[in-house]
Amino acid sequence: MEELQSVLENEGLTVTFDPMKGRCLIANKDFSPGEVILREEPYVCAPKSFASEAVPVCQGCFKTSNLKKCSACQLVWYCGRSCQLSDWKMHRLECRAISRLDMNWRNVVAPDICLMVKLYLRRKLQSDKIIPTTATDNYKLVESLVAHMSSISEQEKFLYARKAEIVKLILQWPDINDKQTVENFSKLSRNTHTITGSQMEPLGIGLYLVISLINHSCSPNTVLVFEGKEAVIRAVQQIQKGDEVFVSYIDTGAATMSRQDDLLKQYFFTCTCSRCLSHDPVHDDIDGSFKCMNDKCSGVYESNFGRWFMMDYINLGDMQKALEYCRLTMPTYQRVYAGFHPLLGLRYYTSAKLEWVNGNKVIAVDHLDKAVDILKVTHGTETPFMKDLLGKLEKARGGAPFEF
Ligand SMILES: C[S@@+](CC[C@H](N)C(=O)[O-])C[C@H]1O[C@@H](n2cnc3c(N)ncnc32)[C@H](O)[C@@H]1O
Repeated sequence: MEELQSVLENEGLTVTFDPMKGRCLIANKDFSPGEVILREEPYVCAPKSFASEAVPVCQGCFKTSNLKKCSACQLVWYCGRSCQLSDWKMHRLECRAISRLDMNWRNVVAPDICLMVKLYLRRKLQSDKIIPTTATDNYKLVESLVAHMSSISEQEKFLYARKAEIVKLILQWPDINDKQTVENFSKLSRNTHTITGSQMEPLGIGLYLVISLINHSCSPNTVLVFEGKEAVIRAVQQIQKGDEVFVSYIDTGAATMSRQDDLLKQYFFTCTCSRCLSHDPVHDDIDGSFKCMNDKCSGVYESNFGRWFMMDYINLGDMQKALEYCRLTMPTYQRVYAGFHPLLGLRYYTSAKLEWVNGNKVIAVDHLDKAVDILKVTHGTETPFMKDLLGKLEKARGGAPFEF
């Protein structure tokens, strides 16, 4: 812990302890919106799913195009030799373990099981000194993660016990302690993050040992985005020296009761952030605010249950109808994702594209401008996605012909 403290202090951060929240990450200096607070590679990570219909992801860099399968296990993908080589020490063991499974079984290994297998493989590789350990990259930090064993239900323990059997079957290490694996599954559930692409599409899951120190707020002062599988925490509000660093574990657009419910069920705490305490009804309820404005209609414009009419119409190629739905949902996005929120920035970007293809060039440029203003803070300016976006804005402003 002392070693970790001294590494973090160099980054302008410190770890403290709060009786209610446990460990907390505190800023030791001021951070402005858009400034990177932390960058971290995962201790272990796994693509979203190995199922054959899932979009394949490079296990080295999380790219999704021009991939080739590992010819031995037929399950893991790489974009090229350099990613394959960088993952080789881990994949050599993983490949051998997975290849023992029948092909039908291999395709259904869930990401959290895959993560657990890798957790044990990495522990072994580090204890055998095949992979080096550092203050921020060692199994001792996994041991200190919260598991909430006394709070989880018998049903959840039973589920983890079944998963522990599968881990044992894959690794075939007789000395694996089932009780510890059950506890580790609970740790994964409280501490892993969904790895997303530049447009916030889920690509996989990862365990980030320093980022796991960050507590939750429904009105967070930072945002978590990913560059490949590297996690980046950026300030989205002015953070003063001494302030706690917060990130959101859940969709901040959800209603207070639904947010509190989700946090209690998965993370075992009642949130006391300013939004939860004020229970601000104006800010509340993304679902309710997507209801059709016609009192006699029970329809919604967009719902959390996969009915995104705007996306449906984009996929059907009906851009006029897609724009109609985009315009209907925009006020809700502006309200529930106010400030520097990636989802608002991305919605402005989609709106700009739809306005552009429908011939409304002035609104399109204005919305592209708004998208860039937000995404520059949440995503920085150096990723290929942001460079492309900035290039488009420059061309659109100059009236040059370009494709969205
Ligand atoms: C990812 S960990 C965060 C770091 C944690 N405090 C620790 O000591 O390792 C998530 C856990 O931290 C605690 N936590 C996070 N945010 C909190 C908050 N706003 N209020 C109370 N507890 C919180 C909960 O116990 C939660 O399950």
